[in-house]
Amino acid sequence: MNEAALTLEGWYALHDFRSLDWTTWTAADDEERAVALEELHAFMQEWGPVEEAKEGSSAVYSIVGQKADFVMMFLRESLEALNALETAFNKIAFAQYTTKAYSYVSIVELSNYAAGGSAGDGSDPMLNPHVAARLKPILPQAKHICFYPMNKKRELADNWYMLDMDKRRELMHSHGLIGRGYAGKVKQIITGSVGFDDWEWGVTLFAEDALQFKKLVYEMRFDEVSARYGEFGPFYVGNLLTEESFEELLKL
Ligand code: VOV
Repeated sequence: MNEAALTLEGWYALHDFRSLDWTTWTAADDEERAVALEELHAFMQEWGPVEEAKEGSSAVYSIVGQKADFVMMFLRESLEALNALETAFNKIAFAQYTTKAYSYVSIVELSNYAAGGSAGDGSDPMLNPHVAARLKPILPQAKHICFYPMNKKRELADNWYMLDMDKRRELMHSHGLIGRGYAGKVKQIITGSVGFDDWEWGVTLFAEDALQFKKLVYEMRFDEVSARYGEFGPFYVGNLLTEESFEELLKL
């Protein structure tokens, strides 16, 4: 049997995409809208203490284009915690003015391709602060987000899962070099979703300059891992929402 890469997992992730139902929102009266906004405010106010307790991180972005109107990205310690969050959102009055657009369930993942293939020295990797910070990342609240799911191909001629470990490590090394060229411009969070959702990974990118998403993703298309083995789902791109800018967006 071919050798699987060893993976380390951190926080569970939910990307919860919603659309606004402008018909019901505009038809509601001022009082109903005020209640909805108040409950949205209370819902979002709970995110800060969770982050301070290092039990997760949250962010909300508007989505440009018609695939969705906004995404709430949640990182939490368990699937139960994510489930509780989506249910809590569904119960607030504001949710009645939204529809579900898309969602993605995954878990923050690091593989050992970059670690020279060693399984480590037996010590708890979470004791390494660099590893811990990558597995339990605080979402950077950058101006822009880009999310898409992806697979590695399993076709007869091009099957990622049939490549031996050395070849995969070599290819991932090249991938990492391109990525490193974007240090300080794009932050990536790779989440694994085999067994959780319809694709194998979720790719979440954050940047102050949205153009850097295009530059990075385009450059990677020429790299063998992406050119030969990458298969990509729908792309979602958007802009950071704060509580204030979210209210502004909803103002009539
Ligand atoms: C922003 C830059 C950036 C950087 C620095 C970077 C580096 C690295 C390293 C060093 C490693 C391996 C170790 C680990 O950390 O797991 C990875 C891993 C991974 N990547 Fe990556 N990646 C980036 C960015 C980046 C992008 C933009 C994409 C999407 C690809 C594209 O064509 O659209 C991607 C995908 C992945 C995936 C799916 C994995 C897991 C593959 C697996 O088989 O396990 N990634 N990635």
